[in-house]
Amino acid sequence: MNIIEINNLTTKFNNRVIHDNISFNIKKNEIFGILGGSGSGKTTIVKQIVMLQKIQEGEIKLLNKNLNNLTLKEEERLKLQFSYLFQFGALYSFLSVIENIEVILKEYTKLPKDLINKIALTTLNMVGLEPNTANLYPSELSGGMKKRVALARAIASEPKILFLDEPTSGLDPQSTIEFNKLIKKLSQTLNLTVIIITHDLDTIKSTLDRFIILKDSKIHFYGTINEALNSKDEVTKNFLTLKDSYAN
Ligand SMILES: Nc1ncnc2c1ncn2[C@@H]1O[C@H](COP(=O)(O)OP(=O)(O)OP(=O)(O)O)[C@@H](O)[C@H]1O
Repeated sequence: MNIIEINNLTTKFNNRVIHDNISFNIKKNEIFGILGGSGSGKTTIVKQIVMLQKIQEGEIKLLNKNLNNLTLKEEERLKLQFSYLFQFGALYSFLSVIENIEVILKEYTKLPKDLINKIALTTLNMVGLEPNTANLYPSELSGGMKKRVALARAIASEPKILFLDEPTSGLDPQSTIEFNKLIKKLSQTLNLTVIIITHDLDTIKSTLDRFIILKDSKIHFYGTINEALNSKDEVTKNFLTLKDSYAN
């Protein structure tokens, strides 16, 4: 079942074509990658799916709802179904770890305080952090721990879909591998559909079920890692080599 359908999407900024009539689908429960060189329009697509950026031409269906003609009520309801973690998605430096996770639940639910605290602690555990990290402040955390807290905050509200923009940027190779394993585990245990913008080779090879590569405003590749590995196309192959995963 498709959870997201992109049909004939065209996006232009100042007469520059960013997406030229592109179409692809994302299935329920898959981990789907959006790849492409810098400026190829990856973030713009995600912003259009999460309704932060207007769709100019074409259509996007999210959970079977056409985003072009939503009522306000439908839009509000849809927005509760997903979370996103944008690049450099910062934690509130003046809030502790647990308060950072609780903040969304306090804003969007009417749950009692102690239940919110319980959910936040459970989520902290799900992302592999010890209970004693709950009262630390972001400045006391490593880069990998900060990413885990941000992830905990994103999943605490039990979304159906999670969007991650370069989630492993800035992490060392070992932390990257661990973070990718965590995403895979969470997607399975929580029945999450995950959409990841990435250049990271470990993510591409070990985590994604399928991905697209955007190039020259079009979808240059659309498929699985095995299909990409067997491809004879140079651009696709370049994305899978260490030296040039940022290929344009
Ligand atoms: N609101 C906007 N107005 C004008 N131009 C924009 C706007 N948003 C994005 N762009 C331009 O569209 C192009 C695609 O941007 P986008 O952020 O989607 O690329 P990206 O593939 O995510 O790049 P990166 O990997 O560098 O983050 C860029 O040239 C950017 O400058």
